[in-house]
Amino acid sequence: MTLRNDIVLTNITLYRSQSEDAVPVLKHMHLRIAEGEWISVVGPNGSGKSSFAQFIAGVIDRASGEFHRGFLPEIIPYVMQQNVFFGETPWEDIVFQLEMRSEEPLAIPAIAEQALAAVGLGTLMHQPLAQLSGGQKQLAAIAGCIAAKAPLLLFDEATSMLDSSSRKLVLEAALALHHQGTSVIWLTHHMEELVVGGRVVGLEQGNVIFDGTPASFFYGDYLQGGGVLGSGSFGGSSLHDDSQDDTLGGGSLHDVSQNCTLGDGSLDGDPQASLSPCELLGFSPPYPVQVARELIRQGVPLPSLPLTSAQLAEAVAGDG
Ligand SMILES: Nc1ncnc2c1ncn2[C@@H]1O[C@H](COP(=O)(O)OP(=O)(O)OP(=O)(O)O)[C@@H](O)[C@H]1O
Repeated sequence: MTLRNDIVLTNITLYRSQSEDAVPVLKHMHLRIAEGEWISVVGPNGSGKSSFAQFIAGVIDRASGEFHRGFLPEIIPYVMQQNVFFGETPWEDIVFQLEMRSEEPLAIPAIAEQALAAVGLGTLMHQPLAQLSGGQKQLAAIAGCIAAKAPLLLFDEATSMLDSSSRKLVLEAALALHHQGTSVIWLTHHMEELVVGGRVVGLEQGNVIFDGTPASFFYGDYLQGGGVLGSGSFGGSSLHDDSQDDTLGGGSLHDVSQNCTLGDGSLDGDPQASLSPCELLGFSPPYPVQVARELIRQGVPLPSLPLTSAQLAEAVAGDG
């Protein structure tokens, strides 16, 4: 199905340099992003995650292929590891941004106040940014995104320099926006963050080598009970989800995790026999996934594929 409002990348090859022998940083990328999705983009260092985000944001555009902007706004709020602020305080920064966007002057104070309160910075809004923690600065940047009322937010390893409690705050603020309908593209190295959204896109050397659910990303061939993961090649072609569009060319493998049933004797229980897409990209699955896989390997039937410790506890208790 082709929806006009979707963002669609068709055969995008992207270069960061103009030189004739430049190597593309994205290669023949096919991707469709529907409004309201949360897409986690993962891959090793240098795989092209930031280049992808910067292409979507319009920061780099030396590309061949077709780019249908769909619901992309003109200015896309972009939260990075270290953000540039234009004000001395969170309040000043947001007010400045709103003024730059020609927001109605009388409406600005209320918009800024609401946005800062939404991320829990209500009491710190007039504190100098220089005195805020890394997590609080990220929250200030997210408040700017809220104030922008943009339909899409880009997070480029926004939590990578934060401790776990600050990471949680930032993730929760982004999730709250997502639950109100905002689309999110979330670039990360943290495997546990992938469970937040419904879709993971895996990049390796500029190629999309995985596009599917977190469960299929972490469990791979363990899903054989319900489907076909592992029946084709991993590198080079794209694993993609049936729920995607009809233009994702080249993919031969389908994400079938939704249909999976475990404990029916049809699983390949040897973890060495087949690495999951997560491991093939060089990452370790989150601990609850590792435990579940070990249980399966030991022949313990699980009614579902847990991604979090709470889900693992449910699965082990038999009600997952
Ligand atoms: N400003 C730049 N100029 C030229 N090449 C660049 C630039 N930034 C990145 N690259 C190259 O583009 C390729 C993709 O890099 P990119 O930063 O998009 O990957 P990444 O997956 O985000 O990496 P990381 O996880 O380390 O941030 C790499 O080969 C990198 O060397």
